[in-house]
Amino acid sequence: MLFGSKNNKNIEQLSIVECISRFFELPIVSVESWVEVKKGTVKVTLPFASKSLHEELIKQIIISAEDTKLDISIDTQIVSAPTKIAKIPKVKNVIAVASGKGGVGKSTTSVNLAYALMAEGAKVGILDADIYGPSIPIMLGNPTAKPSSKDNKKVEPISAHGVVASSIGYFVPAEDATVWRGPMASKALHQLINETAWPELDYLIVDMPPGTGDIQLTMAQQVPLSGAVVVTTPQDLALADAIKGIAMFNKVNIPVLGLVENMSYHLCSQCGHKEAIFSEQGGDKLSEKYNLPLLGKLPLNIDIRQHADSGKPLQVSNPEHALSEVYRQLARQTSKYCYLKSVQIA
Ligand SMILES: Nc1ncnc2c1ncn2[C@@H]1O[C@H](COP(=O)(O)OP(=O)(O)OP(=O)(O)O)[C@@H](O)[C@H]1O
Repeated sequence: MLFGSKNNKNIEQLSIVECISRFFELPIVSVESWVEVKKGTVKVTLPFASKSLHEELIKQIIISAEDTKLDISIDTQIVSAPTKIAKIPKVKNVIAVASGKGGVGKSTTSVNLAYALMAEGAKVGILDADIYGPSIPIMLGNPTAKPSSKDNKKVEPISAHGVVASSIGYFVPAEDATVWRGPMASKALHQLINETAWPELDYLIVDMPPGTGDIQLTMAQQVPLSGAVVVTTPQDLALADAIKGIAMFNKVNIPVLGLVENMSYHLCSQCGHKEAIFSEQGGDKLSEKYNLPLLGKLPLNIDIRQHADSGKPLQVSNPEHALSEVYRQLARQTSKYCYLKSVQIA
């Protein structure tokens, strides 16, 4: 393939842009600025996390450019989405993981999403905003960890398997926080956000308290959110609460990036029989009705529960597990829609 003339270069550039546009199912205009072609080298800078797809993307670019000698590099520069309130220093994006109803798997989704984003090349932290029922320390396997401070002003977040986290659970016994009234919970959240020495992060995943009442609304307004992911199970009761969750974020103008249907079905580990314990298609219907992407569907699976409860989430303990790939897909989708919302083309 010749790069001598301007025309050839343009044709080459166009075919690469078209290839990336097809690959990520995005319009050509949004992809153009990511590609730089120069004398046989192609530099692609992606604005969202998708590390596990880079190898395949390189293959596709070579095929579409019909040039096996191209020197292709793919880099990731996560874009920081605009927010209504002042950003947390060094933190590009804050994503809330919320649910209208308790017990649908919001915390499990939060931690696996965090590790899956890390596996896709992002720097990630977790903020446990579930002041009344913090479960993140248990899920990260460090419930007895005690935070320390280097400068006596800010507290260092706790590290666990490559992500950093902060939770009220590291500061006070769980039973103490459960009796706090709204203002106290708000103050605690304010301190967790602003008095933690967060390192450079692409994403801070916030495990929100379940529900859609005043407390949750205040909290949603307290955090500089780039977007929210709403977790639901497929049955009508949970869906009705998920709708309230969507309405809550709409009310405070925080973009809902999409939905996660958790416990979609149960796959029997003995006989492989698939059973829709919590009904079927609820997430799909909700996604269609509210024009929101269904970012991922996770089955009710014993490995997810055992690993979350034992402090080493599936994504960390067994990245080769088929469901770890489902979480990585969820992470790629979440990152992509966070970017799309930030440039207002979704
Ligand atoms: N897909 C799944 N398969 C199997 N077990 C799951 C799944 N998702 C969550 N669980 C289990 O369900 C229980 C509740 O999950 P989790 O704590 O994540 O829910 P939650 O919505 O955050 O709850 P809360 O409302 O108390 O904050 C946990 O024991 C967890 O391990």
